[in-house]
Amino acid sequence: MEEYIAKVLISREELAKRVAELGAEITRDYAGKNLLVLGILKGAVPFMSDLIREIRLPLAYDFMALSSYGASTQSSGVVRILKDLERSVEDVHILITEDIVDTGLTLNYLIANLKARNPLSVKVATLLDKAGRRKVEVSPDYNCFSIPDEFVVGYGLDFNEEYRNLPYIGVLKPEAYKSI
Ligand SMILES: O=P(O)(O)OC[C@H]1O[C@H](OP(=O)(O)OP(=O)(O)O)[C@H](O)[C@@H]1O
Ligand SMILES: Nc1nc2[nH]cnc2c(=O)[nH]1
Repeated sequence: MEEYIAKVLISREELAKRVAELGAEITRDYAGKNLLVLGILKGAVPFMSDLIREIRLPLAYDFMALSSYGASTQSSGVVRILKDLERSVEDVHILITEDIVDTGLTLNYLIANLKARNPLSVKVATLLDKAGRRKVEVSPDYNCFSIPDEFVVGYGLDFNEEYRNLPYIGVLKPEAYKSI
């Protein structure tokens, strides 16, 4: 797997340090609040799993799985819910966790969908932000790293479902794209 990594963009140590910082910030901001951390499958899993252990507060967590309606409709931002939350959210502050915000279309849809369920609040924590690629205006409340427009893998991010288990964020060699 690692033979196809051209360079490490964010090391394991940098990830751990930044996720711990973010956890401390969230701990301060949500003290005394009923917190639901929401993981968006599948990419957010490693980030969310590390982040919740840096949040020193009582919390619940749940997952949603989303899928865009395919390449042709992606730009419309229409998203299908493949797996929904287990319960109503009227009594909780929702913190969405994402691996990456790219065009912003997924989050734009998700935030509107969740707000319609009348939670106490909806905020977003992302591991990576590719702000240069936005198609809609959406900005995460918490961001670990802003990155340029480069395709990255690892720590939850995949290429063709592979590389999610790399402990760092890396950039693929061109050969990787030919290997499938
Ligand atoms: O800002 P956007 O352009 O909407 O892109 C961001 C979304 O795309 C990725 O999910 P993906 O559909 O690849 O699913 P995955 O998490 O299962 O890999 C990522 O996890 C975000 O949910
Ligand atoms: N794996 C992966 N998915 C993405 N979705 C949007 N940008 C990226 C990226 O750089 N890597």
